[in-house]
Amino acid sequence: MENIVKGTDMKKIDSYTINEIGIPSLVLMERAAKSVADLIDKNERKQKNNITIQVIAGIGNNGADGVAIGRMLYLLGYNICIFVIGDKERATEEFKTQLSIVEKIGVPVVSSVIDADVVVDALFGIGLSRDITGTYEQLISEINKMKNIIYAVDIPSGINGDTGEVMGCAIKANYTVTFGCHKIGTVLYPGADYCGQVEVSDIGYPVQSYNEASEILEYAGVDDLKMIPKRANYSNKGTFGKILIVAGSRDISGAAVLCAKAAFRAGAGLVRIFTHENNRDIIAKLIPEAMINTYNTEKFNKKAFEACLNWCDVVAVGPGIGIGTIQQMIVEQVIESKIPAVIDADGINNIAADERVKKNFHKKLILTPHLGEMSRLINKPVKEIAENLIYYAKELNYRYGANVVLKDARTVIATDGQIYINLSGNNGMATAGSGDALTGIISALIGIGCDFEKAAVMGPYVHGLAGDMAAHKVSKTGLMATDIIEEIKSVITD
Ligand SMILES: NC(=O)C1=CN([C@@H]2O[C@H](COP(=O)(O)OP(=O)(O)OC[C@H]3O[C@@H](n4cnc5c(N)ncnc54)[C@H](OP(=O)(O)O)[C@@H]3O)[C@@H](O)[C@H]2O)[C@@H](O)CC1
Ligand SMILES: Nc1ncnc2c1ncn2[C@@H]1O[C@H](COP(=O)(O)OP(=O)(O)O)[C@@H](O)[C@H]1O
Ligand SMILES: [K+]
Repeated sequence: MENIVKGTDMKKIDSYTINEIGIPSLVLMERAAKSVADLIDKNERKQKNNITIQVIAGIGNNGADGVAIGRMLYLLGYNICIFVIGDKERATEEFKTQLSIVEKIGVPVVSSVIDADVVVDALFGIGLSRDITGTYEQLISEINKMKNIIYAVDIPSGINGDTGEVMGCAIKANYTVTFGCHKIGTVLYPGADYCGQVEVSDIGYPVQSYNEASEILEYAGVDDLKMIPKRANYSNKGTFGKILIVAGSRDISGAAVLCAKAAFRAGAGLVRIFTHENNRDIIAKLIPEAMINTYNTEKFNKKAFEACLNWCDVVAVGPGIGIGTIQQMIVEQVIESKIPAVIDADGINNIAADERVKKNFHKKLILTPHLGEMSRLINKPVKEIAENLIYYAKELNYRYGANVVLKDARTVIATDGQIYINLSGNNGMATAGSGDALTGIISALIGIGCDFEKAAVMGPYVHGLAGDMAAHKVSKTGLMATDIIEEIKSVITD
């Protein structure tokens, strides 16, 4: 797992590294600048002699980075100039040092913005402290209108490093090189959208420095796929989990099929679908690998359902089950059984307003609400939740003890007080049935022996990677839940 911190916490990490550890500020800055200059050089080298580059520098240390990047590119032979905006008298010591160096070297420092082919955005970094107005706002609007390639230094100017919100206006970058680790502002929307492609550059912050952060969030990367257990040779289908999927309702069968298929593709050994009796034939046709048990809305056989619960290792309950007293009873029974469970969609809706049931939530539950379901669950408006994903995921996890996978364009996971943000996936995944696939994946991961809390983190990661692979093949626009499911096998390999 890799770190994500608030921009303001990164400033504390910076200052601890400089003042307590003793790595000089200019040393960190040199490494920071070098990583940006290296990326620009890698991308632009071929047209080196035909392009102009302008660094737009503020007078803080983000601007100081920019001036250093300008110097490095100048020394590499690029046609570059630096535009400084702000009162140089009020500049940081590092800025003054960097400016004096470029003046001695003879790097052009100009007094206006030019229509350069490449712009280095070093106006504001994590020191942005208020909304952008006046001449800065005009400058950003002017730069955004140009058809150039923009490289943002640390974070696009105007994005709040603590939240990802736009502080009045912001630079729309093509690339962002962020230092040390991701900031919340570079991963959450809308900030993430302003970053373009993000590269995290290790500029040498020692691990101790991260203790200065008020909170460290994490995200999964390719290396973390190792957390998914490999299949043992000495095994049988029971070894890889018995998954009970409670899904579908009268004549609604798709959700159950998608969820079950995703579970199989993610490695589940045995899948039993518990659904409405009308769905039996169609589900048997669409997924013959699954066992099927059915219920009848007129007289629900609680004992038969109990037998299914006794059979399984993991339950996934909710996709397409609809709303009703029987469904509510089912969800309650799952919760009371204390069997590890994933509760999704109508599984959540059926009990969302019932405090008595929610009090029974426990640590072996993973709730996977999208914003609408979360809104019903915690009785807050969707907009309020969308703007405070981390806060509400954490709050729900803290209040009831259940693990939370709060699904959105960036899914936020809260398990045992730790927050994770999923960075895989794409907008093509905003398509019917995509969430059903996720539920299947998470339950299969639990079934095959992945650590329970980690399944809540790795599920969305695997789902997103499969979605990315599928989008590569069929495009984001054309992506269907089935395409995501088909790619799970390329993510979880032997
Ligand atoms: N050694 C180091 O420390 C390292 C630091 N690093 C780099 O430093 C960056 C952080 O530098 P920083 O702390 O100096 O803050 P920065 O982002 O330049 O902004 C502060 C300036 O902006 C101004 N300002 C703020 N908001 C404003 C607004 N709305 N409208 C107008 N002005 C506004 C503010 O003015 P003031 O509030 O004082 O009036 C001040 O002048 C970080 O992102 C990374 O790039 C790396 O090189 C690694 C090593
Ligand atoms: N813009 C997006 N970028 C990345 N992932 C997305 C985006 N929109 C939706 N998703 C993902 O797709 C899934 C949609 O789930 P859900 O809303 O429950 O769909 P459904 O109910 O149709 O199955 C979630 O995992 C969500 O994180
Ligand atoms: K910047």
